[in-house]
Amino acid sequence: MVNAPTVICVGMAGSGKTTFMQRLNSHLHSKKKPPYVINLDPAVSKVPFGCNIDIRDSVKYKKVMEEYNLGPNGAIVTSLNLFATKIDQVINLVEKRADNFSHCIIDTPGQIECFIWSASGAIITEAFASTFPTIIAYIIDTPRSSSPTTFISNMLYACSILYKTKLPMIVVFNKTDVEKADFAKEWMQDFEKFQESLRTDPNMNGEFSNGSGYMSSLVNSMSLMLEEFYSTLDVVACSAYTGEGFDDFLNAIDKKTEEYNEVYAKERERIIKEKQLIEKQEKEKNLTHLMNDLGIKDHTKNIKKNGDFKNGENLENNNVDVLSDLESETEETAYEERDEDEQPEREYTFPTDRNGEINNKTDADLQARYQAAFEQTAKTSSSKTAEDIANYINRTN
Ligand SMILES: Nc1nc2c(ncn2[C@@H]2O[C@H](COP(=O)(O)OP(=O)(O)OP(=O)(O)O)[C@@H](O)[C@H]2O)c(=O)[nH]1
Repeated sequence: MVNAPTVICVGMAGSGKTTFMQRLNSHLHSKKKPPYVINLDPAVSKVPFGCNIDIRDSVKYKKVMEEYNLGPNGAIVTSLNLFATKIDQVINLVEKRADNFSHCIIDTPGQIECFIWSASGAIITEAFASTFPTIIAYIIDTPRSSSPTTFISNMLYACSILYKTKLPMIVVFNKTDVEKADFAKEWMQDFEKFQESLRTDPNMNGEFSNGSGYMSSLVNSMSLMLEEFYSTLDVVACSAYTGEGFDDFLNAIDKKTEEYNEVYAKERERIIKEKQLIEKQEKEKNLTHLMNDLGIKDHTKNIKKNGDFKNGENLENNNVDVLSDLESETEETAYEERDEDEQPEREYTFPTDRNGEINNKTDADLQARYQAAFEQTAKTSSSKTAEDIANYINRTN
């Protein structure tokens, strides 16, 4: 594991990720700790900072749109997919340069879901997390989160990202030059204060104060659930415009890097080992099924060190389980024979309209009615064939 932390900046569109990256880059340069910079937004027209790796050099977003006939978001996901196929090379490149930088910082597409919820986003994040201590910086537009309902939605999104990535997270309240983030910090520390703000929130239309309404109870229970989540977070207030709060952000990175090495790395190792064990057990199970199908009871005895089978041993064993046996066993339990007596009585759509039914009693009447109708038709018909048919029927009767 390389020691330089990787910071992946994510956030809602317009939260200020790119501006934040730009400021972080220049802040680190001013501290003589130049970062390694990666841009993963294929759709951006201009990147206001120098990049070491830029997705736009490998994938042409407009061409992807044209060639695959995609809309803007589909093209972002496809560009990321194409980039993810080369992630090994990217990691090798970054790893080679690891002695020359203190931090690796990554900008992601504005459409957060294109990165966080896509397979390629997960692959890229995983690839970095298995090589570097990786931290998620979730950027929030502070002035736009000053309403309790918007704030809670933003927090819920951050929470889902934390559970999806299972990586340490720093919540960054950006744009503090416009509005201070004290209200948000207070809400995260004091549930009573948050409830108080909900009560007076004009967006709630007094719903909360009279204790009714679906929104108020939803927001209430969500905020209770999020209390646990807040305890795992580091919160930083900063302004990408003025540079305020960036030292705090670097301190938070140091803290989270330690946390990553102590807690997350071990947890990740445990998860990976568990996954490998499950895969191994699955393989073993499939192998046992295969052996059973081949008629080899104890395959472990028949596997040589190089993995081959001893010639035909156990193959004559008559008492063998085959897949078909297994299937018939499961079939027995899966299907229960239907008891005809238990069938519900057939119901008629129109129980009173039973005239169309034929029963023995009316058979003769019906036959007579058919005959009369046919004769009438045959007589009125001018066709010779119809008359012939009528004669034939009369003869046979
Ligand atoms: N006042 C103020 N405005 C900011 C700050 N950071 C970013 N902005 C503005 O917010 C807007 C969006 O900033 P971007 O950096 O493009 O945001 P982004 O999240 O990268 O946007 P997308 O990638 O398009 O989703 C721009 O108009 C920025 O000038 C800040 O700290 N203070």
